[in-house]
Amino acid sequence: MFWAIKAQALTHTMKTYVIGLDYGSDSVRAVLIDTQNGTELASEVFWYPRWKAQKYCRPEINQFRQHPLDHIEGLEQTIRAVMKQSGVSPETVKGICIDTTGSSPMPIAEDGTALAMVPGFEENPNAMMVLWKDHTAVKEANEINDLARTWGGEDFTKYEGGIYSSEWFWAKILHVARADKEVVNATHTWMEHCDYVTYLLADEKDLKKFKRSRCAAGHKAMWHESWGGLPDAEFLAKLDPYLASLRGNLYDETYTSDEVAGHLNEEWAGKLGLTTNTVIAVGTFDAHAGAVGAKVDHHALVRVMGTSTCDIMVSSAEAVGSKTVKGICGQVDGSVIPGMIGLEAGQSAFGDVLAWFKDLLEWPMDHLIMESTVLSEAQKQELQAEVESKFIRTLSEQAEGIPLTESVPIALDWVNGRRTPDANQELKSAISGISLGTTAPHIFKSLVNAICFGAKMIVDRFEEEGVKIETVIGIGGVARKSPFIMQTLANVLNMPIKVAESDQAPALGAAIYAAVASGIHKNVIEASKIMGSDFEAEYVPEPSQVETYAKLLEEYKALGSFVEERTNKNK
Ligand SMILES: Nc1ncnc2c1ncn2[C@@H]1O[C@H](COP(=O)(O)OP(=O)(O)O)[C@@H](O)[C@H]1O
Ligand SMILES: O=C(CO)[C@@H](O)[C@@H](O)COP(=O)(O)O
Repeated sequence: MFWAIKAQALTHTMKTYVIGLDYGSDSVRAVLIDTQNGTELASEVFWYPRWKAQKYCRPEINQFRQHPLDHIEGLEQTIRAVMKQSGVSPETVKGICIDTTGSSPMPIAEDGTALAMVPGFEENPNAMMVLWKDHTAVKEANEINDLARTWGGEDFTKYEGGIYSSEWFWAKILHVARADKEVVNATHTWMEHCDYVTYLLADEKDLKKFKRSRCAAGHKAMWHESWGGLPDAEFLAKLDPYLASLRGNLYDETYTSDEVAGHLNEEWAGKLGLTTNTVIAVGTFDAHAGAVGAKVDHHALVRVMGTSTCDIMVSSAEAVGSKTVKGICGQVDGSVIPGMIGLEAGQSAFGDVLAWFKDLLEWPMDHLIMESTVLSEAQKQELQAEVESKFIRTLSEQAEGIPLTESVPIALDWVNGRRTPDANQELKSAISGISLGTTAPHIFKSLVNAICFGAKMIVDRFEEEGVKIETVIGIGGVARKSPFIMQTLANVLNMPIKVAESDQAPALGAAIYAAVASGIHKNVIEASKIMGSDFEAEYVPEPSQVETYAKLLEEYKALGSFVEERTNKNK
């Protein structure tokens, strides 16, 4: 009796942990979090080796594919590492939740194996995960849009901002289906990346019963309760009979990430050194998990600022009502917080705009200096490391020093098309106002202005559509690394911006979902208050700059209209 009571008391005080796994564009990170206060005990990052070598990618045609082996190796290495670093015992790890980029769908064989792991398909890019930023399906997205508006039935794009994007599920599948019959013949179903990794870990192996992500389905696959789930087979058949037949092998129901997808299966429990009692939560997208990690609340816009941006808001179902917000990436019941509508917008390139410019400027380094015979290999490596470490920092410092009164070119942020407002992935960037006096820091400043103006267009669209924004929260690499960009953004938006302290807000958000799915916290809002990230900085608008930026914004809009008109004319 005494022992029983003691054991019960011990379980009550026993510390419990959860793991959040965040699959970004280039790497995956795991965090191991204390469920009682959100403290991060350990974290580990794994860079995808095949992706780093750009295998299976063809940037010249916007083809970006990832091999699932990159993800599988990362899964094992990061989780094993956080277990080792933290030293916690396996039975105290109560839950795991996976977030990934999206829409990043991949073909799956009948036995649940990713097709790229099936003999004969290991080197075929069409059998791999089609990364969110792959824009090979522009033509197919246009077809979907045309059909949705003209077929006489429901407009299935209506909860996805009214425009279907080439970054999304059906357009990508349609593209691959037309490009590679061998792949579709060997494919049983398609899964979003967040569902695939969850499926890999969970003990539910029946593909039909497996719980798919509401977030992925609602934002990218036109799933909506009002029309009974995925778009009608009749609609899909008009695009391609393959899509209509595939529909039967996809899913009817979808689930929010506070729900249990299963328990950790024996195979992966063995690989990770965990027990089969660990709960696996339903998967989700990185940005939505990031919003939870940053304590998203009513009227707060959480901007995940990295390679691209995702702009996330939540609103009560009553406030949104039957209204559909035009030109965004969707409004989905429960995509962020169960029971509330999650709204998503974003820019297809944010940090990537600056990364493009950096790559451009590095051409002489890569092709002349690195191939020169004057320097030794060791000197070249040293030089390259020094340049790399100073590059963006020095450009930022010099660009920041250029007064706004000095003529700075006007640029567009559309190097990877425009995600929102009003998706158009065919748009390209342009820079105007270049003179002999224009230096690299001038162009860098114009690009920073451009990414901030792109953000302003999104904020304005939300407000025009009646979605009130009271606070802006920044998370992600750029938010934490670039005070210059954050100050420019505060000036352009004319709004204060808080930056979340956590380096890993999406992974932390995933851990929060895991804590709810495993029954440790009652709901996501409560868990987010207890475990979510605090803020480390706040940028406030500088009144002396706000008006000048407002004038420059008009020039950005004029250049944008000109480029868009020409793009549409040349279609
Ligand atoms: N100091 C910096 N200033 C501006 N941009 C930066 C800086 N450091 C990194 N970046 C940009 O941040 C992006 C990576 O963001 P990050 O959040 O780390 O990754 P991901 O988007 O893959 O999750 C890259 O596009 C890179 O160009
Ligand atoms: O579009 C979404 C989610 O809907 C993101 O996964 C996508 O922008 C990729 O995000 P990152 O730029 O890699 O942080």
